[in-house]
Amino acid sequence: MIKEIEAVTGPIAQPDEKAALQAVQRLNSLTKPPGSLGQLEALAVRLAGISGTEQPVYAKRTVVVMAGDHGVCCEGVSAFPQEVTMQMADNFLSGGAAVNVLARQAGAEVKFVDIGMIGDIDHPELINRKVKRGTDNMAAGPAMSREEALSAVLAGVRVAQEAVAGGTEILVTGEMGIGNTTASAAILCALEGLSPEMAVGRGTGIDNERLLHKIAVVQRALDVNWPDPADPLDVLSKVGGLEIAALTGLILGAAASRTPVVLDGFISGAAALVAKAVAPESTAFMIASHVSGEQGHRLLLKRLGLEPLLDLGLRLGEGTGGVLCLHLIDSISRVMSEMATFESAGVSGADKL
Ligand SMILES: Cc1cc2ncn([C@H]3O[C@H](COP(=O)(O)O)[C@@H](O)[C@H]3O)c2cc1C
Ligand SMILES: O=C(O)c1cccnc1
Repeated sequence: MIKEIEAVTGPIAQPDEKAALQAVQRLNSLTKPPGSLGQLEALAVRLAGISGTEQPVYAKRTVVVMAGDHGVCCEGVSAFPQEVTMQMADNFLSGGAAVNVLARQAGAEVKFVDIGMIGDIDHPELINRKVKRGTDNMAAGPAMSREEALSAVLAGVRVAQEAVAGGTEILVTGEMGIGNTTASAAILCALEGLSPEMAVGRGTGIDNERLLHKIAVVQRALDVNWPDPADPLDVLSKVGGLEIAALTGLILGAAASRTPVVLDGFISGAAALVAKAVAPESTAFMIASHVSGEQGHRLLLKRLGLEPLLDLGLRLGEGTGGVLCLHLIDSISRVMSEMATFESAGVSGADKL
């Protein structure tokens, strides 16, 4: 493994079992039948283990939107033209994208990072970490070089470290990049040995004819590049994307600093799959916010070993599902700190048989 990545993954520790156990005990002491808050209880236990405290509260939350362009767009794999990535960048920076609205409601800050857009945007809040002006067409050759993929991963790690140093207590993954469901599907095929038919979905809403074409394009990308499933950086560079690589770094950086990282949809999931291939222990720090409407996402989450909290048929990306999930995290935090216990409320416990 590359030494710069090893330096990041080396410190990734196991969750704190003692804090997790304390959370279980607290949940069982609250005035409700044991386990009756379902997946929210499992969430509370996982968060306690990640943060190393029985009742973590996440005051400062940040959604990071990594933006990059995709050379494979020239194959006609999206319902929208490539220039939408740049146009949406303006929209994110002026607060008008869906994730801006949902983040305001959830009290989260949006950080927008140019990791690989074709053009340049001049805005004081844009974080410029451009590695390359869009990937090359993966159906004709590698999307980028190994060095570029590594640079994008390390840029993502740095964004996570800077956010944590700035007080962020929980991170949400977001992305913007027309064509990135194609790259994500190719990563899923390359790492998990799935057929493109199983991994490719409709992205922004392509019709049946274009879907068949997109499947063929992913197959061609795999045939042309032969990405090595045992080498995650090879997969990222040949059939990945700059924003996907940066999200892989963000996730690894979060795990290394014991910061929970809330995964959004299919593209974030592909980045997480690469993070898992690099450092399997990093999955302990990931929260799967939702299962998206994109074909292949449910399967992807199974491969990550994560249970999604929401199933709303979202298929937008940007970090929208991740930010929505912050409300659930707040809910279980309040349950942990505000609910009465059987003892404090004088409520009888379960009958002993
Ligand atoms: C206006 C608009 C806003 C978006 N926000 C996120 N995406 C989402 O759609 C893109 C992936 O779909 P595909 O692979 O089919 O291009 C990504 O940019 C993703 O973030 C958007 C797409 C559009 C058109
Ligand atoms: O699952 C997602 O995140 C997704 C699906 C379709 C388009 N953009 C994003």
